[in-house]
Amino acid sequence: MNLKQLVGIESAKYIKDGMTVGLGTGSTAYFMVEEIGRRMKEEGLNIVGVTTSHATEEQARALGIPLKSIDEVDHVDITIDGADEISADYQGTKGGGAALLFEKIVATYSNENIWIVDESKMVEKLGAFPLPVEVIPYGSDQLLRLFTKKELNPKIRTTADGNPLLTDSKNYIIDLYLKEINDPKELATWLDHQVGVVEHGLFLDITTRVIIGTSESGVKTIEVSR
Ligand SMILES: O=C[C@H](O)[C@H](O)[C@H](O)COP(=O)(O)O
Repeated sequence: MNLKQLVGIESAKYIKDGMTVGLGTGSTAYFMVEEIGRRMKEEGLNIVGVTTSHATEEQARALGIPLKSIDEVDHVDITIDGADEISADYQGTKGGGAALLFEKIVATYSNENIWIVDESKMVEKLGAFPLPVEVIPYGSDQLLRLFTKKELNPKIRTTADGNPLLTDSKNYIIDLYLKEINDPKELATWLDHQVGVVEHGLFLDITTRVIIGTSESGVKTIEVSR
């Protein structure tokens, strides 16, 4: 079993009957969603899912997981999602798969946020992985210029045919190639205030539990007090 599968299956153990569960996006969250499907079928687990992307919605529907939109639920009991990087103080970056906007909305309304990663995602400081910023297409060249002026090394994310990639909300992604983020809170606040920025991939003070797959000792679970 690979490490992503290992943590995906482990994380599903926190899901109890009757819960509303935020279903993350990506190659790690994929295994958690599959495990929920298996538990529903084999153990009669009964939950409602709130998806964080069209891709996860498609997977969940195929497995027969009952779904509600984020606006139809009062709150989400637990959200399980992957991450691109997690720092030593358990701040994270997400959006490598361009799903950051819905992921952050669902995470915001969740009582618990579990992140599932293989050990390669654990870093001292954030920033080696490009930081995604979701922007509306109108005025996006101006934002690119602004980010360049601020020495944030921006690059618009494109598809294989060279066109800008469109998110589920039909926005663009600008990736910032920063190498190291010294003050994630300062950068997050600055990005939050730029016109045309819809959301960014800095997920700060959000996770409550991190489940790490390690090749040496299997699963390692860390409770994060907030
Ligand atoms: O936009 C994508 C999400 O934030 C993913 O959860 C993140 O990129 C991690 O994905 P993966 O588990 O495939 O590395």
